[in-house]
Formats: sequence, C-alpha cells, structure tokens
Amino acid sequence: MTSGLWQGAYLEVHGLTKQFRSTIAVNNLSFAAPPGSVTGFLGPNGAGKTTTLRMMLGLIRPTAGTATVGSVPFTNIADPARAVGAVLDSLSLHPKRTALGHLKVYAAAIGVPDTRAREVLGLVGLAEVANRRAGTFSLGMRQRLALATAVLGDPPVLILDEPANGLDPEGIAWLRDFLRSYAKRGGTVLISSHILREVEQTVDNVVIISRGSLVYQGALDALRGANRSRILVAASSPFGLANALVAKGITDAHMVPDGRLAVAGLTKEQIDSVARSAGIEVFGTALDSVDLEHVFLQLTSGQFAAQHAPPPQTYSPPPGYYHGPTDGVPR
Ligand SMILES: Nc1ncnc2c1ncn2[C@@H]1O[C@H](COP(=O)(O)OP(=O)(O)OP(=O)(O)O)[C@@H](O)[C@H]1O
Repeated sequence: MTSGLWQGAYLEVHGLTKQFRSTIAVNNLSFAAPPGSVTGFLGPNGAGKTTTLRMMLGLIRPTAGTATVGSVPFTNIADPARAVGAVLDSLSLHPKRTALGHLKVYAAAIGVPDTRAREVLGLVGLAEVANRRAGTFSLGMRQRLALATAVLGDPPVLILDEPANGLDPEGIAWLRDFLRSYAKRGGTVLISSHILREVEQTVDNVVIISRGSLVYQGALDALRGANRSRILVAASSPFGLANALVAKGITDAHMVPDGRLAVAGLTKEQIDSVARSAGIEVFGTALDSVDLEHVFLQLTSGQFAAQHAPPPQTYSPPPGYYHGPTDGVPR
C-alpha cells in the first residue's frame, strides 16, 4: 500500500503551552522534527514530553500555541490514521484476543484490508505469535504490537512516547533498525525518552526540554561537538596553571576531585606551552571523552518537577524561528 508519494512531513510546534491549574507543564515550546530523520524528544520524568505529544495529537487542548503536521493541525487532517501513527500509552489489549485479531479490529476501523494486519505483524517481528492471545504477551511484545497498530495505515509520520520502555537490548536494537529504515524511506519519526543513552544510536536530531521549556534543539552530532572532550592535566600547581590559562583568556578549566585540572578547547601541546611559560611542570595528561548522558543531565540539571508560575502568557512566535534542526549550542 506504499505509494510513490509516501513522504513524511514537518512536525512543528510553535509556542506550545499547557497549564494545569498552577502547574505549567509545557511553557512556550517551539521545535520542529523534519522528514527523513528520527528526532529524539528528551527530558527527565515530568519535563512535559507526554503533555506535548498529547497536544500535538489533538488529545488535549493547548493553553496557547499550535502544533502542526505539514502545516496542518492534527485535528484537521482528513485521514489521520494514514497520516500519523502514534503510540502514547501502553496499548489497551483485550487479553483473550489474538495479536492478529486485535490488528484486524483496528484495520477494519481505519479501512485497510486484513492482509495488512498480517503484513505489519511481520514488520514488527510478531508473525510467529499471530494467533497467540495478547494476554500472554511480555511488555516488549506488547510494545511491538502497539507499533504494529500504529503503522497499519502506513503513515509517513510516527510519534512514539517512550517506545524503548520495557524492551531488552535486543528489542532496542530491533527498534533502532525499524525506525531508522522508516526515516530512510522519507518518514518523519519523533520518539520521546527520558534516557538519552537509550536513543543515542537511533536519533539524528534531539529536542531537549526541562521543566516544560526548550533547552536544546539540533543535531545530536552538534551537541557532541559543542561539548567536546577535555584534557585532564596533572600539574605541579593546578591553580597556577588555571590562573595562567585565565590570563590567556581560557576560562574553560576547572579542578576535578582528584586534583587534576580539566581543560577544554586546547590541545595537549598548547596546555604544555602555557604551563612552561608560567614555570609549571606538567606531570601527565589524559583525554576525558565526552559522556553525552552527562551533558544531558547538565542541560536538565535539578529538574524533577514542572514549574509553578504566573498565569499563562499569550503566544508570540520567537523571532527568526527556524523550521528544522539547528546547529546551535545549548542555551
Ligand atoms: N492532567 C494533568 N493534570 C495536572 N497536572 C498534570 C496533568 N498531566 C501532566 N501533569 C503535570 O505536568 C507535568 C508534565 O507531565 P508529563 O507527563 O507531560 O511529563 P513527561 O515528561 O512526559 O514525564 P514522564 O516521562 O514521567 O511521563 C508534570 O508535573 C505532571 O505532573
């Protein structure tokens, strides 16, 4: 049922805000997920991911702002099951119904033939358990069945809330291949997670939120690049070396607990040269590679709950809003 026109669309969110009584769950959020790629929507528990996805899918009304699929609000899409596949909550399954039976019910509801139900079971690796009752399924199998349900209409856009939840490493690897090939075909994939490491191998772009607000949007590689590795320096006088570096305008140096000085943005040779001219001996250096999970925690540091704040503001789009991944550094 794939046509030559199968192509994802931009998912765009402009100034999206949701206030529940005194809690601002999502605060003036703007981002875009482009077609032909997988975008990771990341943030700690309670950051506002699910609330955002629910607004994007028209399940709850925003306090302010808009969410569109190819410039059209989701609720205005004529045939949504063929345009957007979504998995938000864990799938409610009739425990006595078989996997195939479940899919046939949904296939009938959206007007696709039963043959498609068998096809998607194959796609998600459940063909062998087609006639098993869903009540006997593990969490990972239920996740696969939920995904099969979402792709029944062969939608070019996928929105998945924590799809890796409950999957073992093999399941995560399978999901990665599935989503990457979806994007390679031209689809738009947006997946949420509260663990960057879980989706690091899957996503091209990341949108990171904390307390309902955007803290980073851009290519994952740019995030890595902006948080480049640092060099750990053991020196006769780490404080003296730090001062010598500051005198040269290099402020990205700080002490680590073991007494070494962590310096970013300079080569080993450049550090040696600054140390020499300050009369400081360098005993040794070691490269400390960037740990993306650490970067993620820093960006979202201390965030465990949505903020309590004044009444909702009226949305006005940020100047120069960019329709695609940015190459910016964390703000
Ligand atoms: N219906 C609601 N009524 C009141 N507060 C809500 C409601 N839904 C969500 N919230 C609050 O909004 C904030 C964001 O919740 P949300 O579920 O969107 O976060 P999340 O990033 O998806 O977190 P998790 O990964 O834990 O699901 C939380 O403080 C939550 O308690």
